[in-house]
Amino acid sequence: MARAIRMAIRKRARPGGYGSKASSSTRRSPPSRRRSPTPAAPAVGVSTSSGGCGGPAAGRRSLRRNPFTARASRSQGSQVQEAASADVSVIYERFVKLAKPYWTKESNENARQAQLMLAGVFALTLGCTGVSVLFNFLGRDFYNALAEKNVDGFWHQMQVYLATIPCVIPVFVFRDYFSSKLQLQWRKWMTQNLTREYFDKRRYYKLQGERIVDNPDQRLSADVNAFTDTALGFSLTILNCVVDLVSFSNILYSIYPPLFGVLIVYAIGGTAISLQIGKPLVEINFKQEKTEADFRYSLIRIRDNAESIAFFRGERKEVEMLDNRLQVALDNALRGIVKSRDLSFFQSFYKYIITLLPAAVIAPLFFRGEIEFGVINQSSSAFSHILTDVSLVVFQFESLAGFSATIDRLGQFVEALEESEDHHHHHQEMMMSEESAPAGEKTEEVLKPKQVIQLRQASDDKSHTILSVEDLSLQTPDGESKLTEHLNLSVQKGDSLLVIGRSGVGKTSVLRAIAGLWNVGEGTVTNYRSRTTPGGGGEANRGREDLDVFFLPQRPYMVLGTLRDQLLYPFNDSESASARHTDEDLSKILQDVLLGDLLDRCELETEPESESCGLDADMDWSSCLSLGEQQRLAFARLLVNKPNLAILDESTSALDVQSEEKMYELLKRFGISYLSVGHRPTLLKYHKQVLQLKREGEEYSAALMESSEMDMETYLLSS
Ligand SMILES: Nc1ncnc2c1ncn2[C@@H]1O[C@H](COP(=O)(O)OP(=O)(O)OP(=O)(O)O)[C@@H](O)[C@H]1O
Repeated sequence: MARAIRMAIRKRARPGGYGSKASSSTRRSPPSRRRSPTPAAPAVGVSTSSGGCGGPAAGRRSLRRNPFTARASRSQGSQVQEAASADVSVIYERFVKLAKPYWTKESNENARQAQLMLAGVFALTLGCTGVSVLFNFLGRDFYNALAEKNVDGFWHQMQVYLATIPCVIPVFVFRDYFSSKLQLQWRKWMTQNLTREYFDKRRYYKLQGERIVDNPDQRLSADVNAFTDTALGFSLTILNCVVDLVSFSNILYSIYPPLFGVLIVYAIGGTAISLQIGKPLVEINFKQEKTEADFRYSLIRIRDNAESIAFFRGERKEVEMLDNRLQVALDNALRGIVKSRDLSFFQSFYKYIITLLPAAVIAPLFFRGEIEFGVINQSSSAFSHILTDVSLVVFQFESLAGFSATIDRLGQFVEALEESEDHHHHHQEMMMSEESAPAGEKTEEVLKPKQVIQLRQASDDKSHTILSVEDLSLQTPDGESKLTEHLNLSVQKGDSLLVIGRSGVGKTSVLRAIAGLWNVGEGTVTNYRSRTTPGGGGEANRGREDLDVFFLPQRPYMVLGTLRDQLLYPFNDSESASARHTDEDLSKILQDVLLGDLLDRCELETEPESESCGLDADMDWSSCLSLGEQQRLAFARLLVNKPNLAILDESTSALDVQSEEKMYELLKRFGISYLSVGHRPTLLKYHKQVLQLKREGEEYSAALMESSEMDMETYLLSS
């Protein structure tokens, strides 16, 4: 064999690693956007019932709500810093960055429609304020008639009031209906866009590996939902506040100007004090999110590892660990409740202490006969509206603190995606596109060629090479450890290469570098694309380019879905995939991998009562198949995809010797070249060549030999 696999041994200084960023986590309380659709009833004297934007009623809701019990976050929590960013300019920048794309045509083709809907919601919000003003005047006339003992006037006002209600209710209801609908559309758009970004260029793997942000799943689900809901809610609240303020300031100012001035000074002072008292809530919200995430994640891990825990009889330890995590979450929640209590004290004093002021100031004017009785109620109501408008921060402090944390979390996520894009320029992005590059081998410069492994794709060369690895010096992603030095290898059509070496020597890591998952180091990996795409050609094969090489990882991955989905993955959603593979083909492959009996399995569906069987059976395959069966199913998937080269990472470790032999026979029958990683001596006979990776201290080496020359016994004893 002329193909040489060489590995020079050379010592190198350890390079600096990529720093990993920790991020913050939080939870928020939604704003009190939705107000009661019922117009405020006329109230005597010191009424506080008709709040402005959010209203004292909304303030009450904020006070009542316990932000520390409502939402737990899904998935792993971990790299979470203990404090939130409270820098207003950073929060504002992040807010604009997150909110703007949906409303601009450049990024959203339906932006016009969204803008129109928003305009409609704004108009309805203005309508709601109009209704409040109308009821303010109705209330005045009603009480005037009552005070004057004007029976006819009283009944007339009653009729007007009753007649008005059905006319105004639709305004409130449709405002809420359309704003909810708009929020849903915004959420859908934003989630889908972020999800695509997240999956694009394998960013999900990078973010997970480098732990740049915690809980991306939670950010994509709960945080986007909270962001769109709160952003829309607050913008309506602010609009409402401004209009409300203008309308009611006029009323109050015309009745008694000094009262208006006192109110403004009072609100400014109140805002400053509540900021001071409530400030720690921002950080507590962050921490709460993380601790809830940790607790929830431990529960998910127990579900995923139920069998192992049961075998270990690890229940006590698990309960203890859950108790600990719960305790951390509850301790923090308690801190939040204490802070909320302090804030509530202040908010309540703030709200109630001033409610008597308009009556106290206006009543003497009434006693002197300068104003009518109804004006007392009118001024109290106007006063209450304005108080709520100018006290937005006081009454909504908890919501605002939560919202700023949401903005931080999503902003960090988007920034992490962008950062991952930059890293990507150092590797995968630098893979050249076959369309744009000249014929034959194509390449592209990387930004820092000395630190990054180049991935290239090239057209099939005459020597039928499928994969070549040149001068590969690989490091772990953190740059802390070296794994290979100047490794060279190539795989050609019909080859079968077994990579062996002690546990932890870096076998799987070499496969990661070949797949482009790890790119820290030097060297070049070239994948030679065959001219005839495997499994047929034409439109149906678009998007299959990457599958010239197919990886079977150490742990089989069972997707959620039917048996057919397992086999067609990763093209299970594509119609063309189903068109290429008939049910007969798939059943035949299942029988080949000794899984024909799976076709007899049925899943009982409760609604409607029916059964789905065979390829349509939808089960939790990872828990209802043995590990060996899952490995065979992974082989079936490989045969369905029929790549040029299969890279198998201990993919038969759970199989009996006969089944293992059958799997390798099938690879040969399907004409698939393969590179395996494994420890089992039985693997030797299925491979023509063996590559042994070694590390002794800082010395790295690799030895290539024909499998017939390999002394497995000596190897096993030495390792
Ligand atoms: N994400 C990571 N970051 C840093 N180091 C890692 C990471 N993943 C693995 N390593 C380290 O890289 C080294 C090589 O790991 P690798 O999985 O390639 O070993 P292996 O030879 O395949 O081992 P085994 O035969 O036990 O599967 C190990 O020392 C491991 O601890």
